[in-house]
Amino acid sequence: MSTRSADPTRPDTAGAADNSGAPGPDAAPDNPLLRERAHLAASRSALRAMREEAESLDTSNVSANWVSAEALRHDIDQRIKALADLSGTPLFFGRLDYLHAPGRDAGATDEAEEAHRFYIGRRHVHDAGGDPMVIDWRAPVSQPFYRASRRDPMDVALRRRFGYTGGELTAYEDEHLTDPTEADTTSKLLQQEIERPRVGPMRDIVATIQPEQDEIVRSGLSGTVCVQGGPGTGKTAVGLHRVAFLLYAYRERLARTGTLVIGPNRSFLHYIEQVLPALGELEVKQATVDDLVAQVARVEVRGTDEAAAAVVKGDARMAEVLRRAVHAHVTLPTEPVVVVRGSRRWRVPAYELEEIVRELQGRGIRYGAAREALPQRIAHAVLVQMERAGEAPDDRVQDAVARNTAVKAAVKEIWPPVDPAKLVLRLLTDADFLAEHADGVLSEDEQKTILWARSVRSVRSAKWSAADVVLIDEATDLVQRTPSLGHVVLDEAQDLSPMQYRAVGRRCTTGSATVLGDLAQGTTPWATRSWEEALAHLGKDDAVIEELTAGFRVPTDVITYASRLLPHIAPGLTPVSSVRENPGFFDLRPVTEDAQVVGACEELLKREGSVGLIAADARIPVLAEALDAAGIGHLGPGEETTRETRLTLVPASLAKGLEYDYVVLDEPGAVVGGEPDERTGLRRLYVALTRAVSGLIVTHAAALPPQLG
Ligand SMILES: Nc1ncnc2c1ncn2[C@@H]1O[C@H](COP(=O)(O)OP(=O)(O)OP(=O)(O)O)[C@@H](O)[C@H]1O
Repeated sequence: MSTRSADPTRPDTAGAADNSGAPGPDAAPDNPLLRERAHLAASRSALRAMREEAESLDTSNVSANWVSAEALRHDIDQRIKALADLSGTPLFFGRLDYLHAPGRDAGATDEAEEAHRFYIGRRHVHDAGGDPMVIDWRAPVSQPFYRASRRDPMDVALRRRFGYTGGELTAYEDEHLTDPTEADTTSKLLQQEIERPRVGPMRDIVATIQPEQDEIVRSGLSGTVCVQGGPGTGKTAVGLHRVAFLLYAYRERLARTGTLVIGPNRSFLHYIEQVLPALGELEVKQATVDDLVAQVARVEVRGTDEAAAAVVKGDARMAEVLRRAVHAHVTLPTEPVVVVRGSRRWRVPAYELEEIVRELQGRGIRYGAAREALPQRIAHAVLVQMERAGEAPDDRVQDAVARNTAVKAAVKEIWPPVDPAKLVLRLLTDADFLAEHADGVLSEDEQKTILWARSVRSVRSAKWSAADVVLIDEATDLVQRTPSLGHVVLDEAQDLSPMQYRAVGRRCTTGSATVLGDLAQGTTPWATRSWEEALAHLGKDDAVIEELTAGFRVPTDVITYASRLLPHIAPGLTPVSSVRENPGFFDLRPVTEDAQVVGACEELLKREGSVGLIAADARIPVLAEALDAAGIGHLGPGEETTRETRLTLVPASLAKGLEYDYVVLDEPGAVVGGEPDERTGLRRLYVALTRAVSGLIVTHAAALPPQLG
């Protein structure tokens, strides 16, 4: 491999690595860097032309009606946005020169170099004649950029990576994959990209997706993939790029069915929200599980549960309790239904009604769907009698009978409407009602644990907890099917309860999912014990489970230190091995006062990049005060850093998924002690220890947890 950079006007610094490619009109023929810059400039103009064309589209005469004109306008607006030339985001980052022009017959003799050469970038750009200038990274032709190797060159003669400085193309690096004399080295540009300081929100990794990550990114829409990976192995990045890939490969289907990214909290969603737009995807919804279920239940979360209650409420057995409670509303008929029409009376006897009800129960359809079907079934029984009596009733008569007051009254009696929120309220407040449906499912103690201490008058005045709302969501789905999306990405999945997995699962029953998580980072009392179990709750038993172990975030010394906790928090998991060359730094620092913690932050703020001060939640107010006293501005997690304010004060409970260039971790013992049990505490500490990209200072006034050795 050879890297060329620096001054492109001096042919000796760039050029030797490249001997292919026709010179552009303005480029020196022997200077590859200039030629590549010329291609970049030409691609930019082509992109501008594409955008201008989209902007000039006149939709006024095209569409038949107002609604479709609006839809068309929206599509065009989105396209214009997607065609924006984002400053600071290079239009292409790589190039592939194939040995044979892809897509041609083996015997074809098209020797035009353009047919062999492809620039790989974030979006497709073509020239006025429709010929590609830049190929979308998701296109099949781009795949070897991520996967080709000397062992399997995938018909690629040259892979070139480009380096940029401040938006300028300043370097390139070549690999001649079929040249046996060329030594195999690691890419400097790749390494630089991985080591680049972090500022602002998460960014895409499209130029440097690794082969094992690419396999996950490009796996098809039909299957669910579950990724177990330690801190910083790129799970979130992979999940987001997978959505982008699926939207490219299955655009129409997913435009109809929709995609959704689920994250643990708002600050995390805020942190990742720029990635998909940067990849040209503007329409992906993002939410937390709490948001999703609250939308359906239409109640507000105003209460919290004791851990013990939340564990029982999140247990999958609650689904059975709810199923019983919903279906117990059906009462087998004991009275006939008598329909009077004109001078005649039609009588459907109780035993026949019972047959209808049992048949509907046996069909396994939703409670609400069966309820809607019942009047028509009763009407049908009446129609059969009419026909036997020599009448010739049609569909209109059947509809009229179904709407008859006697039929309606019978339906209300037999199959009454169920309000899911009211049902859950009753289960949580009426001990007898709960006992009736939880008998043999939950123990008496478990029932006591979830019953509310105080009686509540209405759904509105109830102080619903997050776990309660998931129960309402389950009950709602028993009554009426939840619409399914085409694909759901579920990040930080290890923290979900079985009932939450079910809630997510019903949002992708007819679609697929990407499940991302780390068993070692599970910090809820109901955290996932095994992915097989979680996938069963999700309804995706046939998912493929992949493991990522190469770490892109945390420097070696830090991850080695943090991994000391693994045997105590998730025995059997493979420790992450850092791919960062920059060793970073790691400092364990005994302190006696908070001012020294502030001092550590000040020290790190002298360096480039973001700084996070992570502390036990209970320590946040004191530390905020200490920072204020020292005149150091600070932000909350998820808030965007600026040049002036680069320090974020992070409660340990919100650190998951986030990263900072430098981290000061305050008082590990307090982080552990802030959790209800030791294992959860150590897991919280593991999360906090693994947020740093370039350096970590651990400050402690008290003894360090013995598990750290
Ligand atoms: N192939 C890659 N090239 C460059 N950077 C990468 C690559 N993969 C991941 N990264 C970077 O590594 C960091 C960690 O990635 P990410 O947050 O996706 O990891 P994670 O596995 O979700 O971590 P956690 O378990 O802590 O949430 C991010 O800054 C991401 O951009």
